[in-house]
Amino acid sequence: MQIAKEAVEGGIDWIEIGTPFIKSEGMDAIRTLRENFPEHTIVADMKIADTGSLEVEMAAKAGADIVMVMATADDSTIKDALQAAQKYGVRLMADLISTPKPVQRAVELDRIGVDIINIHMGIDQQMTGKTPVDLVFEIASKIRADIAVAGGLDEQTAARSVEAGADIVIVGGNIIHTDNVTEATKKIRRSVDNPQLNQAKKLDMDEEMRKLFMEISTPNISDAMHRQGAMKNIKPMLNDTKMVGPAITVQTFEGDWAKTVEAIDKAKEGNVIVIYNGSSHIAPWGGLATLSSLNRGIAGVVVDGAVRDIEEIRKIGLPIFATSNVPNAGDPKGFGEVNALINCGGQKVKPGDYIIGDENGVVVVPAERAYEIARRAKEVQKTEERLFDEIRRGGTLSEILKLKKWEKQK
Ligand SMILES: O=C(CO)[C@H](O)[C@H](O)COP(=O)(O)O
Repeated sequence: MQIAKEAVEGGIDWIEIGTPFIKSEGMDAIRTLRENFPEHTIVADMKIADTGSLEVEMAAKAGADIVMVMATADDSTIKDALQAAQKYGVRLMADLISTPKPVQRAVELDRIGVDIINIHMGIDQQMTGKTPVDLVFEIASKIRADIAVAGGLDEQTAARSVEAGADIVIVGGNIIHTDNVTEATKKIRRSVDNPQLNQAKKLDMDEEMRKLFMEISTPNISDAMHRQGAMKNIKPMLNDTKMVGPAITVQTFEGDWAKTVEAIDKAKEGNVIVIYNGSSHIAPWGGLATLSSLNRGIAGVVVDGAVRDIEEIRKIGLPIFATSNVPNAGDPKGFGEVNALINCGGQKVKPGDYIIGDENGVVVVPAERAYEIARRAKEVQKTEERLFDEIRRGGTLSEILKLKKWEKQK
């Protein structure tokens, strides 16, 4: 309710009640919003898959103006839902989420008479880099129904959607998961009203992932990975430190620093050198290797083992993480391997896995899931920003989370 109020202040036209909210609170979610916002158009994202008529009737009677049906529902469900919508004076919106042939299905639904077609990439799909915007242009030229677009829209993608032909822009996370909902809404509003002013360069997936990893914390990432990925007993050697990059790995042994130093020359700019050494008494890494790494453009170093020359490491300022610090170094003997699969801080690390370190410690994100985890961790961060804001306003954490209500029931 509070978020809706702030979004209205920011200039939204319609209020969409999301599916998880409806599943949590039932039709009361719609009733309450209707009571509190009598003048606003209310969209009930029912994601109807069956019993079209019954579910449209429920939502319409609770106060919805627009009811969402799944585009993948059988035509019989769509037609029945449409009849109920006409009977109760509401509009039917069909959601193209996960539709195998979205353009063809949009045309069919338009012919059946659906009022609004929602070109939508779901939240889980967005995490893998899918966006609805490219489809808007293709579908807009083929149908008469109004076109809505949804799926991770921000100022830029909202503007691009309008320019491509969208009539309705649905924005969730980039409004509701912010610490200033009114301000976030105003920005989206401005961009929807003046789409030509929002032509920022679109980042490619690698650039976007790196930017996200720089913005989020290792706790955000650990949450997004369901508590997997954190290295054990690995601590930062610097305060206020941040490291992001793909791994180059080193397997080495107690008292031998040859391979760790060879890895500096093999690493590419932006790599994080991840070393398994296994000794907390003899350091395979120190100040000279740190300066050499800085000169090569290496993003940071993680050692499952000890490091030395802490004052020099601090002066050089390259992010270094290790289990301990000791004065002893070993010798260059030459055992071990560069770019083997290693175990570091209890985590498997292969070359190319993403390594993120900050004052909390280090997490490893498998290369094949790195983009998705960066996106999911950003969502965790946004949700936390909102929670921080609510605590600042005086709520307690357990009240805000409704902890008792959501504890596991026996
Ligand atoms: O229907 C939804 C999820 O299934 C969301 O309401 C929709 O995707 C908009 O939210 P976001 O902008 O966060 O994607």
